[in-house]
Amino acid sequence: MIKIIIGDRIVKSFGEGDEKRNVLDGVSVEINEGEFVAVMGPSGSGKSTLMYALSGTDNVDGGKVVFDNRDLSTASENELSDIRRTAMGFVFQQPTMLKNLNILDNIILPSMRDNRKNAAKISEKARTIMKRVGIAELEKRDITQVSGGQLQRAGICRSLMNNPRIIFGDEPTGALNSKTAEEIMDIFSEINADGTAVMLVTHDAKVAARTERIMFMRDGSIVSELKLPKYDGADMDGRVEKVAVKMREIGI
Ligand SMILES: Nc1ncnc2c1ncn2[C@@H]1O[C@H](COP(=O)(O)OP(=O)(O)OP(=O)(O)O)[C@@H](O)[C@H]1O
Repeated sequence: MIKIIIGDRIVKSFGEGDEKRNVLDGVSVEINEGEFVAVMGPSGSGKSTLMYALSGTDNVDGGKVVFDNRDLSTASENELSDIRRTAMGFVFQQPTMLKNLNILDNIILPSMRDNRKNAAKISEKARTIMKRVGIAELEKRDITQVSGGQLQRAGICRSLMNNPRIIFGDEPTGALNSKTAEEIMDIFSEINADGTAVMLVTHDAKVAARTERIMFMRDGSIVSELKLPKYDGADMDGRVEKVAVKMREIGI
């Protein structure tokens, strides 16, 4: 199995002097190409910090992160931003979009920064992705004229523009009702089925139960892991129950 990310004894601390605290306390984690994983844990356990360390968004204070055979711990700021732009996609709880641009323009904006000459091609690609994600008809809408779920779909479209090897989602369904969250998870499942690795940070057992490996964090360490078969639409209740049992076991 090809490992797309290797995090080796990652240490990340915040604070100074007596206040200094390891938020990641020597975390080792590997993510395989095309894998679908989730990170769960109590609030403040270090889930988002781990995601930002693994994606090279934040530097680490100890250990190292290797992405696609490149040691991110020794990469320059420019190299890191190149890697994030070309090989990674990011989806957040609330997509950050510009109010003065319509949905299509928001989706293509990051790609246009690199490649203004290919505007027509980029728009065409965005339209194909929007169709796939179910928001083809919304391209001219203002970002205030769409629902939360539609806006999140647009955020996912934006994250797919550069054919990323992995998508990182930090509570991507956290602001959505359960039906819309399910629809968004359908989209992540489809993206993953096409071969893109997906790593989600979530508090929601139903979201985690869609993935094939769940890492449970506590106090800056991964304390447990649950493996599930790839989701094929069957036995969602059984999967959620397995996640819930683990959550109770570690006291989330
Ligand atoms: N930039 C920062 N400066 C200082 N402390 C920070 C910073 N970022 C995170 N922390 C602290 O690190 C700890 C872990 O934060 P992190 O956001 O990774 O937790 P989390 O598990 O994702 O929590 P939540 O589920 O609430 O989002 C928290 O105690 C947080 O206050």
